[in-house]
Amino acid sequence: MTNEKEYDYILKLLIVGDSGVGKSSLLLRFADNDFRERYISTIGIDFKIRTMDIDGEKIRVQIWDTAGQERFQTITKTYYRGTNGVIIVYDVTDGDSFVHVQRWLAEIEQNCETVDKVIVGNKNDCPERKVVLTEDAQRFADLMSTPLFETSAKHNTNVDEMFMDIIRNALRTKKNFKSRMAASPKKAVIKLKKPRNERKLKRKYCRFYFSLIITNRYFQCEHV
Ligand SMILES: Nc1nc2c(ncn2[C@@H]2O[C@H](COP(=O)(O)OP(=O)(O)OP(=O)(O)O)[C@@H](O)[C@H]2O)c(=O)[nH]1
Repeated sequence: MTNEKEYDYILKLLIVGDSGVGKSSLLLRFADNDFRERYISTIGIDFKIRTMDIDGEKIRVQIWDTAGQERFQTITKTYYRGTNGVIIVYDVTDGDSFVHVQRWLAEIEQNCETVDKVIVGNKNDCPERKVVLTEDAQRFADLMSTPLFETSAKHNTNVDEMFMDIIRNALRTKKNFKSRMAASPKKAVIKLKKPRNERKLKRKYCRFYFSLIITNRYFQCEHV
């Protein structure tokens, strides 16, 4: 038995995105620094835990890897509860998976109140197959006020940077919430939710803008 505290904060992250975009591969790279060429589709949900030191504090991070396949959607939806951060992954070589980011964002909005997010364009290691342009993805991410990272789980590019960014942001949000709660519990609860109209308007505007850039480019390049 030890008196040493196991951790100062615990964070829960969720990885979502279409099937095959590389969610499990990103987690495997971050947690075990490994990569597998063979594709074994996730059944339901899987998770890994990493404990790390951030600015002298011990942070335990649970990272939940969801199955991208449609048939598991009802199960994976239940895992949004208590989530501090969501990683939304698309494949830069697959236009449809980028188009679907909008759908994942809507699902997050339906299931989470305050949550940090990051949009991730994975498989950024074969320029000749890349169809989702960085400029378009960046424009969309800016519009959604969400950071964007282009990664390669295969080549281990930007993977640690992406995970550390969402972990630091989620940690900051958790600490802010905790201190607001300590100062004024009622106020902190009220501040949780943005006014519905503002959320709706932003969503509407983003959908319109997104469909303009996407339908013009990605649906065409996917289906012509
Ligand atoms: N070139 C390349 N291939 C990758 C990369 N990441 C994953 N892959 C490959 O893409 C395939 C699917 O990867 P997974 O990590 O299983 O995808 P997933 O999103 O977890 O899939 P589901 O479990 O079905 O939701 C595998 O064959 C991987 O080897 C990457 O960064 N670059």
